[in-house]
Amino acid sequence: MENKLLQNGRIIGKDGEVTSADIRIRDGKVTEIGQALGEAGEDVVDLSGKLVIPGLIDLHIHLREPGFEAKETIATGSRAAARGGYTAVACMPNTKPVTDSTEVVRRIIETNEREGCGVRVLPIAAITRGSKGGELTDMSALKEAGAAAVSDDGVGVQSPQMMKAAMRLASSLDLTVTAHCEEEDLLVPGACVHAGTFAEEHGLPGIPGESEAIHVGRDILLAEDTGVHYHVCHISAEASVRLVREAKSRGQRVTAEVTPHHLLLCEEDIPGLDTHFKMNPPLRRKRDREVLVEALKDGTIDFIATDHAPHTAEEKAKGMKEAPFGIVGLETAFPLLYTKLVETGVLTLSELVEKMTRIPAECFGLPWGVLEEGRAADLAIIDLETKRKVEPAEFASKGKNTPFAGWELKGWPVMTLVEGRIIWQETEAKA
Ligand SMILES: NC(=O)N[C@@H](CC(=O)O)C(=O)O
Ligand SMILES: [Zn+2]
Ligand SMILES: [Zn+2]
Repeated sequence: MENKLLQNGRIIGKDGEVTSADIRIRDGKVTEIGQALGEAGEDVVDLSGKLVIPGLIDLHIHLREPGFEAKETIATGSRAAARGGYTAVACMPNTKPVTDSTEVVRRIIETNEREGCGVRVLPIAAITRGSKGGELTDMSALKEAGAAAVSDDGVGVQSPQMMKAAMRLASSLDLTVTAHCEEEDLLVPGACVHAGTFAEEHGLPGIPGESEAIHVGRDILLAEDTGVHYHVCHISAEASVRLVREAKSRGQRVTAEVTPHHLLLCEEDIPGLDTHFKMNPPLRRKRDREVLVEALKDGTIDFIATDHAPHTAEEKAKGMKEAPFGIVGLETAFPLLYTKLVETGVLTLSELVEKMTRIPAECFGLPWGVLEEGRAADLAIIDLETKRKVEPAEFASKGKNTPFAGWELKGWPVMTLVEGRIIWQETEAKA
């Protein structure tokens, strides 16, 4: 097991102030945090003033394995996660086959143990068989095999009857239902962007905000007397936020996540017919974006998840209507949010870090996400000074599909540790 002494780091204190500190790691755990700690036979790592935070936690990503290895594999996706400062990720079940059996859950865990770079990978299992909405999965067996939650992400569960049954079952097993909210009856064929100004200008069929909000509202009602922990995936519409806020004010066990792209972009930012701006849910109105930022700040939206959704360049070249939905996110999330929300004074550094570490961990009952004595030494080391451009060609992910190429950002991760072991480290010479 790992023994290390991390020297000259900077940590965020309980009051949010950044102070210098050394961190001692014994047997993969943080055992001491303090000033000028003496070395006692450990490997000494000089952090030369870099920020040390708990490893980031992303509870909504797509690793594509099994079945879509041209888009991403557990090896490349976990490497992308480590490069982004993530130490734990939860992967959605829209693989081939769908993660609706214990075999696939086990296979993901075993593949990660064998081929992953050391990031913790938590499989999310399907709610319904094949995510087809017709028949519930064996959630009890799936949980036993290691599923961290259930979701039919990629599609919404269309039948309220099915969703209610899923919630009852998930509740009895203490499994979180993490829902892709989309009412298909409100969709038109070929809908590819928000039903708003961009769609109108370009004569494209649009996806209305209500197709999301109607599921959020429906599910909140359905969840009410089941006691289930109901979680809203990639929340994007003002009305959805309003519904979550109302449910929380009544004390219902509802949580929500938001992506970096929905916090930073809206339909007005789509430069033209560029499929790197096509994702589900779509970039919505400026007003929606502003509401999401506010709701994240005030806690209505609990945490940030990237919805990392890699696709091949060939698939993304098919044009707005035909190309698949989705953009990558793991390798840009922290620098994007640090530069655009913390440096601009919208969130404090401490708020941003909590919404990417402690809060997601607590929402899903995971033991990570806090830097304190006694916890696993899952850490991200961040350089808050160096400015660098987003270079998709340098991504560890197979997916280069980002709308943020060329953005000049600060807050880049330089080292990631899981249980005290360095699983990734920036090696390039610094400019
Ligand atoms: N978000 C996306 O645009 N795409 C996701 C599916 C999903 O998260 O619903 C994908 O699997 O590609
Ligand atoms: Zn989804
Ligand atoms: Zn997703």
